[in-house]
Amino acid sequence: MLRIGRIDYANCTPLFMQLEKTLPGETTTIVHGVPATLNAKLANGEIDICISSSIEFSRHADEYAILPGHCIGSVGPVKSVLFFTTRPAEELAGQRLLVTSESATSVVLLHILLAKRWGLSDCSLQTTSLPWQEALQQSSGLLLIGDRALQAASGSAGVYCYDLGQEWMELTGLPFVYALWLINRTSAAGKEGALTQFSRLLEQARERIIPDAGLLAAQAPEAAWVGVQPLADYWRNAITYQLDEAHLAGLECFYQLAAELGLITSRPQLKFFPS
Ligand SMILES: C=C(O[C@@H]1C=C(C(=O)O)C=C[C@H]1O)C(=O)O
Repeated sequence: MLRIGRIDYANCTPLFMQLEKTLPGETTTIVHGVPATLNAKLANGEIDICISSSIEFSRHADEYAILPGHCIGSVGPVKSVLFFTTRPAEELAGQRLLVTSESATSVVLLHILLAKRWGLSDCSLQTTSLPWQEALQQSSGLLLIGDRALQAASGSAGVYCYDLGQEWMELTGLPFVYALWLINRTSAAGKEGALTQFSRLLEQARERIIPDAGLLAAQAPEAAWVGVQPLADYWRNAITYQLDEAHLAGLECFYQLAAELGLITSRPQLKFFPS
């Protein structure tokens, strides 16, 4: 049985709407969750492959392999990784800021942007699960990702909202990679055939996202609260699904800056399935 982790965010929906139809039900099982819980399940071998926070590869580089060609990324604005603040970011010196407990990568990205883009090295970050309105009464900054970010964006008049994909692009000129398909090489040992088949089906699903975005959005559960057209636009114009050379350069730069700031022990060497 190949155990596959699925992040329950709108950015993964167009892939899984298709995979649910094509994956062989008798030999695959899908495990749902938010990034932080799925990251932990991949690390302890409860699942074999997962669309996981990109920073996780650097924390388990000896145990994981990356499925080549796929990611959740953005070239500029991503729309669903948002830093809400009650004052301009440059004025947050010394503040205790709140971050969603669902994320791993975007918290590291926020650390980098605080230091390198806004010149702030003395902020502290603390996780929260509070609704965003309450969180912003307790702190002058809150990081949200995924569906909670999309939902807060539509009701957040009166606060500053920084799109971290856009801020990263302005800092580095590169795309950003939030998530990678990571394989736990120990738990997936002996499942290479199933992984190769999964990789083919994932590629087919990815290739249909842009041409079929409107059709997929009309059937997606998230259309009820995002709207069909905005959901199709999000998949077509904000999220990027292909790990190409420019995205790999963005990923390497992310690991480099994270290592320089001591947020990870060292910049990992990328290792890809099936080697
Ligand atoms: C683009 C997004 O990136 C997500 C951010 C993640 C993280 O911060 O660890 C993990 C998976 C991605 O799906 C999003 O939240 O919509």
